Amino acid sequence: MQDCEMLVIGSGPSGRRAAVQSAKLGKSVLVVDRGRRLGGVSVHTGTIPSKTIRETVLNLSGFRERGFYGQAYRVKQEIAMTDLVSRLHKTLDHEVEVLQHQFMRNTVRSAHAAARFIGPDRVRLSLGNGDFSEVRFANALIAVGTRPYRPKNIPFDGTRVLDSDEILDLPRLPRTLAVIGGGVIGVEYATIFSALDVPVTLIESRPAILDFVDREIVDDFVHQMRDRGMTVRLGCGVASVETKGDHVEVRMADGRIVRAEIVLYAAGRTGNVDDLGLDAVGIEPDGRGRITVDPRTFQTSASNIYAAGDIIGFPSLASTSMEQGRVAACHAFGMPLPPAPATFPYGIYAVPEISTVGESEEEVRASGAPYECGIARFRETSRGHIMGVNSGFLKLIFSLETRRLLGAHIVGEGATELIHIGQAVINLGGTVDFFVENTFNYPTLAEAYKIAGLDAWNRMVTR
Ligand SMILES: Cc1cc2nc3c(=O)[nH]c(=O)nc-3n(C[C@H](O)[C@H](O)[C@H](O)COP(=O)(O)OP(=O)(O)OC[C@H]3O[C@@H](n4cnc5c(N)ncnc54)[C@H](O)[C@@H]3O)c2cc1C
Ligand SMILES: NC(=O)c1ccc[n+]([C@@H]2O[C@H](COP(=O)([O-])OP(=O)(O)OC[C@H]3O[C@@H](n4cnc5c(N)ncnc54)[C@H](O)[C@@H]3O)[C@@H](O)[C@H]2O)c1
Repeated sequence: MQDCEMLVIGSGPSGRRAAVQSAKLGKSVLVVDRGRRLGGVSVHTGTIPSKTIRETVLNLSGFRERGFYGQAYRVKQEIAMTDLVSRLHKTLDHEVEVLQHQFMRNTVRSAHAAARFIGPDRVRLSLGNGDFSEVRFANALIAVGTRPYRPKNIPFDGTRVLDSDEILDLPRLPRTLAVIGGGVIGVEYATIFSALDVPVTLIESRPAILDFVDREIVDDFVHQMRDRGMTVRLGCGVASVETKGDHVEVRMADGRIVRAEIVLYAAGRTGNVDDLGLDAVGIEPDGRGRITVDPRTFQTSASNIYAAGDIIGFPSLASTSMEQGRVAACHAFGMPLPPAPATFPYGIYAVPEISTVGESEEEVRASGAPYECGIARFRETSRGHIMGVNSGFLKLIFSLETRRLLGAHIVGEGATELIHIGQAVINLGGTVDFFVENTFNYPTLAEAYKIAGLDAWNRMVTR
């Protein structure tokens, strides 16, 4: 039997950060993961693969340059799935190597095994080679993540009807693609394939997509998708999905039919709790396999067992998962941290990117507090001209009472990087005056903050 002060189940972003943090505090750490390689969903099927494919698509298609050279412009004329996958494998190998090295130099032990609780301080490991062993732990972190939700009525077959794990194994680019689910995963893959000129239909049962994002941003995004030929079907659920010879037929609840060579079903995820033995430690997951924790400490109902990452539900991001793992480890070893800032950025790596931090205009309006907005369009910045960017904008929302920045929302090139300026100003309590008084590098897309700040300020001073 092995002993450890911190047992981490799952090597995704939350597990990895918790493991390294515990080791930095001088504790003995064991990470177990049942996956073939370390890294979790984030490295192998989620964040890194989708972002690598996106980057490759944008580079090889010349998509970013089409503003200058026209819609027919291509860097590589014939783009095949192998072009996307070869870069993907290199990136993943590098990610895994960096992670292994990080564990090695911090003396974090790892094991290829599936863990199952058998008591309040004990797990049973089913090792990759068919053997079993037991581990006694002082503290444990459940960082087991989620898998694609696969409802019974969808005929997943791994070739024509796929989930978001399987889409990475496509042997060739689809001739046509239907994506069911207008959440972040659906929107990212739909727009990535559309950037390759694959005809794409995006189907979302709710009347709008991405309902946590400022409406003005989403409206512009939907307009951009439709403008480049994507079909976006909102407000109608799927009645059935049926494979018919060389295509799949998606029958909508209103009787309309969408035909496509490949269907990607991306409508939610479910927690990996089935074989975890949670009953042995008195933890009860909800219907979607999520575990409830104390949001400050990440303790479950068993005080020495923590949970972090996607298994605890919203916001289910690699970025937030990492922080949760670190905070949990600090708490476990008596190093409590101040509460995390209320706002964190959300990056949606669609084509174009969306990123958002703080309150949306809808939220500010609902609060009843007076506010003013400032807008800057990227095509009105010199950097935008130079880059040939002809779409995208930044929207800032300020309180009229305190002048403070309440929200920053971006659709367009560089959104996921640019958002951090807004995040810093919001979390440091900055006001519109920061943007008005400070000089920004020129020409940059970041200059949009200056322009949007001035736009709001002009209206604020004349009130
Ligand atoms: C397609 C896609 C794109 C995404 N893009 C982004 C993005 O751009 N930015 C972002 O911030 N987030 C993104 N996410 C979300 C991000 O990937 C997750 O939030 C993150 O991976 C969650 O991390 P985690 O710590 O919960 O562990 P996960 O990454 O979910 O890993 C969990 C690990 O636990 C292991 N495990 C499960 N059960 C057991 C067991 N019983 N014993 C041992 N091991 C077990 C699994 O094998 C797995 O390796 C994306 C997700 C998807 C699916
Ligand atoms: N860039 C990022 O940060 C990023 C990228 C991808 C995924 N993620 C994370 O992964 C998680 C899961 O993403 P997701 O997109 O699978 O789930 P989701 O729950 O966010 O979205 C699923 C969408 O599918 C719709 N839907 C459900 N059933 C449907 C049906 N039968 N027909 C049509 N539409 C239907 C829902 O209304 C919803 O809009 C997210 O919570 C997100 O945090 C993050």
